[in-house]
Amino acid sequence: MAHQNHAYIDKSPIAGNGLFAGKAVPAGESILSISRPLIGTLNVVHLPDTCANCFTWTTGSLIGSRTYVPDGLTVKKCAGCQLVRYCSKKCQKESWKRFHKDECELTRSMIGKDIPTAVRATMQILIMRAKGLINDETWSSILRLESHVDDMRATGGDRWAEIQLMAQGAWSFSGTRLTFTRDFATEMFARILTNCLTLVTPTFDPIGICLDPLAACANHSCDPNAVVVMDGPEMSFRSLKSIKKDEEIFISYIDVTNPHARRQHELKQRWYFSCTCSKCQKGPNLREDLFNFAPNKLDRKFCETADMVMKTTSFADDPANWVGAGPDARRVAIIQGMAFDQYETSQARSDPKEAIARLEDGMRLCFQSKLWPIHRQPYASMRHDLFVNMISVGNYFIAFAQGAKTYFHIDPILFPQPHHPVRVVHNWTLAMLTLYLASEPDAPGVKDMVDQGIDLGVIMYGLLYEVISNVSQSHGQSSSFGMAVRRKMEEVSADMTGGNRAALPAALRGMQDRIKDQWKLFEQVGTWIQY
Ligand SMILES: C[S@@+](CC[C@H](N)C(=O)[O-])C[C@H]1O[C@@H](n2cnc3c(N)ncnc32)[C@H](O)[C@@H]1O
Repeated sequence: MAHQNHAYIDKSPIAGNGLFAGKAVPAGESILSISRPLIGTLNVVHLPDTCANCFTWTTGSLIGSRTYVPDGLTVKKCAGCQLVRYCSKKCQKESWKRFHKDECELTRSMIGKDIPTAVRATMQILIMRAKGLINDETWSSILRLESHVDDMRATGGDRWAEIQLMAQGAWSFSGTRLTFTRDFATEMFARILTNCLTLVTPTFDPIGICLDPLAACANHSCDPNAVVVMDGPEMSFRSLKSIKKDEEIFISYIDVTNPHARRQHELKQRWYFSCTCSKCQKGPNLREDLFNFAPNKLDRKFCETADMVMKTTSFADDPANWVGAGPDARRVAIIQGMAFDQYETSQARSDPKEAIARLEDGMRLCFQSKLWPIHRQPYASMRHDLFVNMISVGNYFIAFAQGAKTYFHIDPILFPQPHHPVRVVHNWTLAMLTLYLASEPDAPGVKDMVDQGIDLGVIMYGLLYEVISNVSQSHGQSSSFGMAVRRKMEEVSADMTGGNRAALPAALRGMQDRIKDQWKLFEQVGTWIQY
């Protein structure tokens, strides 16, 4: 748990403890880097394809998420537990020494059981402490973290019953019944739920959860000044804006591009607080909330749909969908509920074709009701997920056209900083898709684009140039993602010059003007599709 640290913990004026900047940091720099969180637990679906030590995901899309993973890398099962896998002997040895020797046998009993990630993370922390692998100082810092166990108990109902059941499972499976009480294990499980961050790849694909006592002190804002970026096991807090010395560091726990009511609801449900950040103080009146017109202007056909759906769903009464009081606002809340429902259902589908069907239904609803500006959620997120799923099924032209819409009309609004890591990763995937299309003249749609004067090579170069200009701020110069971007740029440059470096200045002459001309055509591609 080595820390490269320009951050410290102190009492927060907002809530309990918080994380503060130990020095002034300009936008796009690392404030805190943790070489490995105390606990990192892979989701069950990622146990077969991700290294349990360095968290390298080996089966992501070749367009985008896997481009920084060494060619041909695979993971092999631990011969003992047959559950976790490693990408190398080195990773296996490191993991064994650090912790796996103490959990291997216990882990074996979990084969074939779909044990939730938070339960396995709780087991890990209980085993590590029981075996003396967490020292007293770190243990105290974990125990100081907010657990909200009393709030969870007070909520009662099925949710509390489920929490108790899961905690009981972690307690029993960890073999620590003689070391800790059942109540202690329940509180630890609650603490995991409250303090875990999502374990992600450098391209923000979620692969598990992690807990680190220092990182867990960061409070939330819907207008955060920092973002967590991961590079294998390394976790960095990077500034989105300039941060003054002793200013509190805020990250986002949720998707802050969502409307006000949905953000508040999610934070209340999972973290038991009402957000009072500068954005939330302005109420449901910001860009995230605004529809194209007032609820009383909703098209008659959609009023009828809403009235029908009202009979069988509780969308109108769900606080996350709240739009306003009165029958017109309730109808719009229902249409919004339907759109979020399609989006959430699509995310639960592992088959990309099924996900696409849901996303298209949801997007059609947003488009045909005319309520949604292009950047409003969940329309914007559905478009991005459609882009990703279209790549999965090999429908590259539709993905490219959707990517163009996101690039021009959505990301600059939702992620205003050009170095926002999510925006940089979106641009990278689009660049890699363009590179692929440029090499496939017979792929559907490519000939039409060429006929319209589109030069995919120039568009790809422009996108890659944008990524490389921002990657040291978004991910860090020496991150594996940053290095992959630079390697790709070198490959592309070598292709342009037949490997003759000296010819590069000539090859790039006039490139900026060509990019400028191509950008108009590129933007047009987004209009080739209906929604
Ligand atoms: C991951 S912890 C953050 C550290 C926490 N302040 C502590 O002292 O342990 C998450 C909890 O902090 C509190 N919290 C975080 N951000 C907050 C905010 N913007 N307003 C109010 N409470 C917040 C909530 O209780 C939330 O469940």
